[in-house]
Amino acid sequence: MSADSLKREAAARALDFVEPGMRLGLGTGSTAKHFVALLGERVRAGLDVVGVPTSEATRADAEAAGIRLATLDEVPALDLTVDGADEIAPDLSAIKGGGGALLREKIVAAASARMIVIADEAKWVDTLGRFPLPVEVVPFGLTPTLRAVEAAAQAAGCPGPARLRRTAEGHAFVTDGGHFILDLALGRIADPAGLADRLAAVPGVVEHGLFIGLVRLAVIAGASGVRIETAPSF
Ligand SMILES: O=C(CO)[C@H](O)[C@H](O)COP(=O)(O)O
Repeated sequence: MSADSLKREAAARALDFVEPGMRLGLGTGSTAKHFVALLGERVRAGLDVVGVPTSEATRADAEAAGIRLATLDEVPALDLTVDGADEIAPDLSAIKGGGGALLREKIVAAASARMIVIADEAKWVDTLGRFPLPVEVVPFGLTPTLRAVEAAAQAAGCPGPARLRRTAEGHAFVTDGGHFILDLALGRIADPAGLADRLAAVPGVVEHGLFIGLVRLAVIAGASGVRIETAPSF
């Protein structure tokens, strides 16, 4: 089965957690895109939910699917967010931001009572870090911020180079919030919480892609089927 089929299976299973009247955070990326499309089918069949998108791309998809949308200012507390991930570990800590939407994704997740991650089996890892960690930074002072981000990783025991994310045309990738992204190649993050604290303390860092203590349940689709991984208190 292709990775894309697995992503769709995970997205379909996550629909079981959606109830009428829910206020939903809608994630970003190819797996979340399947969820939005499948949710749209339910909405067109009569399901009443309201969604808060985590990116302009998801906003467009959700609008096209007929899902009623709101902003976090209109609906500040959400019941559930369903989103993809780049990596997820057994304690349900995760790396996100491969699609560049980590800032809005984290704000929406933090405003949600529960967050579900949907992913294909390849995203399930013993230890986070093989996927380069996205760090969203303001364009002003990029070079000292990049150096400080590398120093923070070194101090956290996982040194690695930070690279400015670029588009296929070679321009700096710009997020929906007008920021840049540094991708931090670490290999193995032994202490994600320690690294998160150090990155958050760097002036110029807007947000990082470590999601710690936010994910309550993961739907993982693999060749042998779909399984549910839970964190305590889901
Ligand atoms: O964090 C994200 C976007 O910022 C995505 O959820 C993550 O990159 C996974 O994407 P995909 O579902 O396409 O594999």
